[in-house]
Amino acid sequence: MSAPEGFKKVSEDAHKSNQEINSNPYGPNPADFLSNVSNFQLIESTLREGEQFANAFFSTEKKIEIAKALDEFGVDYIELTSPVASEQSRKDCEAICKLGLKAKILTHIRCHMDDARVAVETGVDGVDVVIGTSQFLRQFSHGKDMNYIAESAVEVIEFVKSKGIEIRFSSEDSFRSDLVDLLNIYKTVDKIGVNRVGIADTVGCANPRQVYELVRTLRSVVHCDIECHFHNDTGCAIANAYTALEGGARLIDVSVLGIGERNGITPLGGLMARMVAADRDYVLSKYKLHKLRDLENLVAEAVQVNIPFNNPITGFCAFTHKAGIHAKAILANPSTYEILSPADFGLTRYIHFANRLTGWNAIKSRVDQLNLQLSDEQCKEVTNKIKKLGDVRQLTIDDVDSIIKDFHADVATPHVRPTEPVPHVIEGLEESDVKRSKN
Ligand SMILES: CC(=O)SCCNC(=O)CCNC(=O)[C@H](O)C(C)(C)COP(=O)(O)OP(=O)(O)OC[C@H]1O[C@@H](n2cnc3c(N)ncnc32)[C@H](O)[C@@H]1OP(=O)(O)O
Ligand SMILES: O=C(O)CCC(=O)C(=O)O
Ligand SMILES: [Mg+2]
Repeated sequence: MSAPEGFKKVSEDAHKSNQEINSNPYGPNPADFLSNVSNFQLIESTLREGEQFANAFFSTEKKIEIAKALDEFGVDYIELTSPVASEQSRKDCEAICKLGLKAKILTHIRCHMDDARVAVETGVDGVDVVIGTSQFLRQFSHGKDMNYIAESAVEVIEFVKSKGIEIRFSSEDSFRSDLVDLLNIYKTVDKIGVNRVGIADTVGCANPRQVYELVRTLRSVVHCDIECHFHNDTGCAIANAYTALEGGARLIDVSVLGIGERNGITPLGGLMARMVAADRDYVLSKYKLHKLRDLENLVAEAVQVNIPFNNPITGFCAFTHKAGIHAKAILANPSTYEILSPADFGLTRYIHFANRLTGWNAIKSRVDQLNLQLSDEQCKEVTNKIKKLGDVRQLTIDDVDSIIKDFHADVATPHVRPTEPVPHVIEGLEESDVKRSKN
């Protein structure tokens, strides 16, 4: 998506690097002893959780295209819809397994042998098993007690392990589950040996502090890796994911644009933004961030949504600076008002100068870009003219450029005022500005 009218691209080489501020801007992390902030992995679930998004229907070809794009981005795992969901879901799973992608392919099943038998025949590298452990889900979803859950978990896990592929066991609705029940089931599955256990905030009720506490507690109970899955019902999905990593989780479930059940889960792009701010070198060494925008466009088009204006990184104004105070500082050093560098994502920074909040420093920079010569005092004068027109209506770049060019012409050659009165005069504006404002 290109920048809207009225925006000016600021050349990268006109500014100092802002890399230094991106390498741990807040100093040492107090939770570094547990943290996996610099050692995390992504379970990319656009083709599983994302298929549960209301608008999603992925043809086989589209799934393959998305899987390849995710692989090129560098995700560690790609999670696919359960092969028991439908005949085509199973075939699609098999087809994606045959692509020979670098990412490991997982499928996601209920904690049931019927599902497990089908899953292990698809060619996946691993199986993600889930079962609800909260009282709500035990009563109204599957109706099983914790003893039954433990027995079926052991059976399914041992079966999947016997096939030599990865196995993850997750509790659904973990944050509304009884802590003793949770720790007991995790201990049980960890003892028989799983690659990962998962915590899922299925209803999006958790806050970062609760996440940190649960992950930390679990970290002290199991030996295997911890994976986390956060729904975004209360807008905490990125913060919860980050806090989970700080608490010792290693893997985070994400989907492109966060698509999933209801309003979805931790978005890939938003998590990347958070992680680049925390450990830029690690993220850049693993993931091809400049592919993010194309990946989001691919999925947005597939599920027929627009990329939100305020999306981290790829929202159309994510790297656009408007107010004069910001623009001046950005022109001196982008790190003043940017924690992320657009260049890391193959994107461009803009200064929005065609508005009444602009300042003379931004306008001077535009004057320079137009290869015109004006003194600082003259730039201030022309900025006032721009602001006056900006008080009347929304401006375009052309408006501003015309004002600058007319002003420049006036100061370069003596100005001759017309003798006839103009029909409307806006105080402080030249006649030429008034004419333009009426067009
Ligand atoms: C929080 C999550 O996102 S979990 C993942 C959700 N993913 C999916 O649901 C995948 C798509 N789902 C489907 O295609 C279907 O729901 C199927 C094929 C899985 C099951 O379909 P159906 O047999 O028609 O059952 P239905 O969907 O109505 O109900 C779910 C069934 O699974 C059982 N169940 C639910 N969760 C679990 C679980 N984690 N482990 C074992 N059984 C479970 C329920 O008890 C219910 O069984 P029932 O036959 O006794 O009613
Ligand atoms: O398998 C998991 O860990 C998560 C399942 C899920 O989508 C959820 O609980 O919201
Ligand atoms: Mg979910």
